[in-house]
Amino acid sequence: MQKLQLWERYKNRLYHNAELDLSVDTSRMNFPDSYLEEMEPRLQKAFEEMADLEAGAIANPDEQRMVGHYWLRAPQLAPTAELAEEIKATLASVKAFASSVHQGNIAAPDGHRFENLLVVGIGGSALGPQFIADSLGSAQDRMKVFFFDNTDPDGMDKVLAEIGSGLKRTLTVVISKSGGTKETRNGMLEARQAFEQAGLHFAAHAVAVTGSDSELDRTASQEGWLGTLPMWDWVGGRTSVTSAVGLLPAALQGIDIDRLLAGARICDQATRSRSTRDNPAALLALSWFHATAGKGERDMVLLPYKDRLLLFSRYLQQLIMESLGKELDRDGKKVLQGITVYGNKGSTDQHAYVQQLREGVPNFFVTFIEVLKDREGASMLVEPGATSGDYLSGFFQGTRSALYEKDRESVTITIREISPASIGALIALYERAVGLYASLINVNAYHQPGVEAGKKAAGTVLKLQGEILEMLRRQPERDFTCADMAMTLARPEEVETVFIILRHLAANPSHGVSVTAGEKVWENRFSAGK
Ligand SMILES: O=P(O)(O)OC[C@H]1O[C@](O)(CO)[C@@H](O)[C@@H]1O
Repeated sequence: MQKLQLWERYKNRLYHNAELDLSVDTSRMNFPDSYLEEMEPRLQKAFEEMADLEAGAIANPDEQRMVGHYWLRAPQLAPTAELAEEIKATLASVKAFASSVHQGNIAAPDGHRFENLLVVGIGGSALGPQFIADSLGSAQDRMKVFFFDNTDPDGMDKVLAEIGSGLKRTLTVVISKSGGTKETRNGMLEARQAFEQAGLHFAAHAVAVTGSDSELDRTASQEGWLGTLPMWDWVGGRTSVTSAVGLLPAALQGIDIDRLLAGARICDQATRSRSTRDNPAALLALSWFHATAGKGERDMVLLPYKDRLLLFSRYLQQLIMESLGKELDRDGKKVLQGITVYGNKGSTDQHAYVQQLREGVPNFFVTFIEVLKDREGASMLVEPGATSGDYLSGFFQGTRSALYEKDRESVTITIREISPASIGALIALYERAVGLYASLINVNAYHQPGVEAGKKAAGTVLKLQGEILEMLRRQPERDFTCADMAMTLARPEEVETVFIILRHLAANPSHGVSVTAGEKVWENRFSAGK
């Protein structure tokens, strides 16, 4: 298509929301103009389902749950007055807690204000808080934020080393909706040990965000932590960023959570429109459907031209892939659905994988995110008539057209600036797009049956490890190959798992397992004797 024709298509298709200062450009998606009309009946059904969901229908039938993340920024829409009150009360508690911490009314045991924040969580209980902390953080933050988002001991050591002696002025927020996630439990235990080793009483530094009567909830109340904020079963982990999960760390960091919620709320209003062309989430969902043939046939590459949006693709990976990546549709038919999401940031990626995007396998579509405001204040000229920010804009435009020339499609989202309101709006935009798209492809976006299998298998591995250690300790004079061990435990079929466990045990001093090299690595001999 010629440039002037594209310009006409741009004007014809551009969605712009003046209140949010947000645009969605689908002109570089090559669907015909008739496409929107063709999809209209399906989309109207998706709007209908979304309205039912917002009214409190059991939108997650497998878990018999309502799906209420939209109420978090508009409590008056919650289906009962009690829920509305709980949402408002929790928001008030978040603000009161953060303000007491900032004012020093809730202080470190040495009487000094808390200066650092250690957030312990994983998945939806970390990705949202991390995205907000990174996109909106600044040198003026009220607290410096750190994360334990894994059960990697070295990762935790690295964070603790950064905190250093600041641990005595560190507040720990442990976040887990279920309250039983092992990675988070381990992070909490490791944090507690670090505090104890520094002569500090963990409970005086800890607050929880979790479901009522969960394991974490009980621990927090038995040990007398500083407080607990609720998580509800009608908020999914990956859509929990506007609950206490995201709001408490953000408020503690000093981010204006009212503006974050307002941005999300205004975007929610816009994405409730049943006029497809006026609904930016519907336009995104339709673009995804077109690009992937409604079957995930192409990957979504997210290219924000802004360092502060670096973690957005990581956040969206969970939101989109955990929501849409489903084996069965809502009728129980095998569909193997999903959309693969990856990305980083422009123009950095220009010097990494954009080569393949332009010339290699055409199995993707791009979502560009353009941010108009370069920085606070004026910029120096890096050459006559151009700033660094002008270059960033130039590279965005250059990549968009270079890809389009080669029939690589893209959507562009433009926001004026990075602010709590625009981050709230982006989050709400994608939450709604995922919900609408899930309706279009008939999958339940709000459950995640697939993650249970890996968790169960990990439990089995840890149980087998226990048996191996017991056997090694019972016969300290003996050394075992993995085959010996599997036979001795009467689990010959588990020999590979036994080998992997033994190799890992011997690589670490905690369990006192040593190794003697065999001819082949799988013939190594392991022993608990010295
Ligand atoms: O908040 P929780 O219950 O610790 O769960 C963390 C994450 O684990 C998952 O259940 C996946 O295992 C995510 O959906 C969730 O965000």
